[in-house]
This record gives sequence, C-alpha cells and structure tokens, in this order.
Amino acid sequence: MFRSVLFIPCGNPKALSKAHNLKADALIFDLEDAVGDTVKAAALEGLIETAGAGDFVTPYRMVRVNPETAEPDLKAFGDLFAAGRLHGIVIPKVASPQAIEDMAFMMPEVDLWAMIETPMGVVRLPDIARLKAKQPLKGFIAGPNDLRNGLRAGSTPQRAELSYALSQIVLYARAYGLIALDGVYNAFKDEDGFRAECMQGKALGFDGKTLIHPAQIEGCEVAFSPNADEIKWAQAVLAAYEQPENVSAGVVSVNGEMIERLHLKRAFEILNL
Ligand SMILES: CC(C)(COP(=O)(O)OP(=O)(O)OC[C@H]1O[C@@H](n2cnc3c(N)ncnc32)[C@H](O)[C@@H]1OP(=O)(O)O)[C@@H](O)C(=O)NCCC(=O)NCCSC(=O)C[C@H](O)C(=O)O
Ligand SMILES: [Mg+2]
Repeated sequence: MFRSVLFIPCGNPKALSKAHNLKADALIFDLEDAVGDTVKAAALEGLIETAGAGDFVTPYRMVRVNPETAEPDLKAFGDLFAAGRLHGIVIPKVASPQAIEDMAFMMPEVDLWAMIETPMGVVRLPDIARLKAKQPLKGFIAGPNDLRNGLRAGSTPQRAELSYALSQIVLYARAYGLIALDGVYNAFKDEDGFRAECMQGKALGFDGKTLIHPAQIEGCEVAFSPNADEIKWAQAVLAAYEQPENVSAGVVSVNGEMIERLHLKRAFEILNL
C-alpha cells in the first residue's frame, strides 16, 4: 500500500530525528533537491545514521539520490538495502531508460522508482515503462514542480497545465503493472487545497501521493482509502453476483446501475484496500 509517501529532507536534522516515529506508508529520504549543496555531505551522514539504526514505524523506506554522485554515495550507504533497512531508490528526473538501467546495474535487486518530472521523461514513458519486464522498476512518481518548470507552465488549482503528463504517468503505470504516485502539494498549510488535490489524484487513478510535511499524512491516507460510498458499492456488487439467479449472469443491475463482471475486479480491489 503506497497511499502516503513522505519526503524527509536529509539536510534537516530535526526532520531526520522524527523519521523513526512517523507513520506513513512509505518514507523517501531526500538527498536531492531538498538538500542545499553546502550540506550534501552532512545529509549523507544524517541518512546513514538515521536509516542505519532504530525501529521504524513506517515499513517501506527509500532514498532519492543525486544522479551525479549516486555511485560514491551508494558505496557509503548501499549496504543498508541488503540489511533490510532501506527498500527502494528514487531516481529523479528520469528522461530515458538508460537512467534506470544504470542504477539497476549498480544496485541489482533493489526496487527502483522513476520520477517523471521533465518533458522528456513524459515523452519517453513508453520506453521507460517497458523496462518493467527486465529491471526491478516498481513505480513512477510525478514531480509537479520540475514539470511546471520544464513546461514553462503556470500553477492552477485544478492542475490543468499538468493533466496530460499526470494522466500519461498513470496510463503507463497501469499498462505495465507499476505503482503510480502523485506529486507533492507545496502549500502545506492549505488543508482544503490539499484535500482537493488528493481527491483529484485519486480520481486520475494514482495509488497515493508524495508529501512534504507530516501534517499531510493523515488526510492523504483518508483520501486514498476507499470511502463509505465506495465500500457500499463494492459490497453491493459482490452481493449481486452471489445471488443464485446471477451466478452465470454477465450483466446485472445494482441500485439502478449496469454492473458487469469486470466491475467485480474493482470491487475486490476496494474491499482489499
Ligand atoms: C516545507 C517545510 C520546509 C516546512 O518546514 P517547517 O517550516 O519547519 O514546518 P513546521 O514548522 O510546520 O514543522 C513542524 C515540525 O515538523 C518537522 N518537519 C517538517 N517537515 C518534515 C518532514 N518532511 N519530515 C519530517 N519532519 C518534518 C519540522 O522539522 C518541525 O520539527 P520541530 O521544529 O522539531 O517541531 C518542511 O516541511 C520540509 O522541508 N519538507 C520537505 C521538503 C522536501 O523534502 N522537499 C523535497 C521533496 S519535494 C520535491 O522534490 C518535488 C518534486 O521533485 C517536484 O519536482 O515536484
Ligand atoms: Mg523535482
């Protein structure tokens, strides 16, 4: 389950000190854009110290690397993957399959997550997604800030400027059996705006959302969990097909709506969640 995925800036000791007790579905320790150039070395040390010891409430933990220094950095903390302390590597600004292949060569058998946050990343999605067959590619993460920069786009509440890119990310994730995570919402004090964006992400098909502040975790998990209406719908669909007269029916009517057997799959997914 990847509903709530919180970035923790490794250059911020206070944020790092909270990492063990934060309860999200996943954490991303960030060595990239949240970390200023002058504190990159300290951030690496902070990551090793934090990720290397202590119990975590959050079960799945990744690191977003700097592609330029990934090789020496991974020499310093790569053994934390084999030790089960870390589980995934987030590769920023993926613009070609090569970026994934290079990382898989360096770190075979570690989950890889591709950030799709450049125009070229969106254009190359078909080739990048196809790697799922041969590389440990686990999912895509949208990067709305870099995407807006790259597109020279504005920032609207409904994210019209990103809708093509976001839908492409979900489309290719679904086609190739990958997880799709929506991008961050910067205005971390704007609860209403955040909730609306979570609902939009869910409606687009994302599995969850990346977050920048612990206060966003709870609302995000609520938004990306099935709501009461969805659970009621799923139960009604199951109940309809359990009726003796519907055992071999293709199409049935549930609360005035046409339901086909294909909806059973979605109903099971909702109830599993
Ligand atoms: C956005 C922030 C800079 C806000 O920080 P701050 O003003 O300190 O917030 P608060 O005072 O409300 O914080 C309260 C305490 O909580 C800790 N805190 C805050 N954020 C986090 C966090 N993400 N993880 C853990 N702990 C956190 C603060 O340290 C406070 O502690 P204390 O003082 O002891 O009470 C800040 O939230 C932040 O830096 N967030 C993460 C930013 C980040 O990681 N950015 C990179 C990922 S987003 C991205 O890259 C986008 C993508 O690539 C794209 O292109 O779109
Ligand atoms: Mg980015």
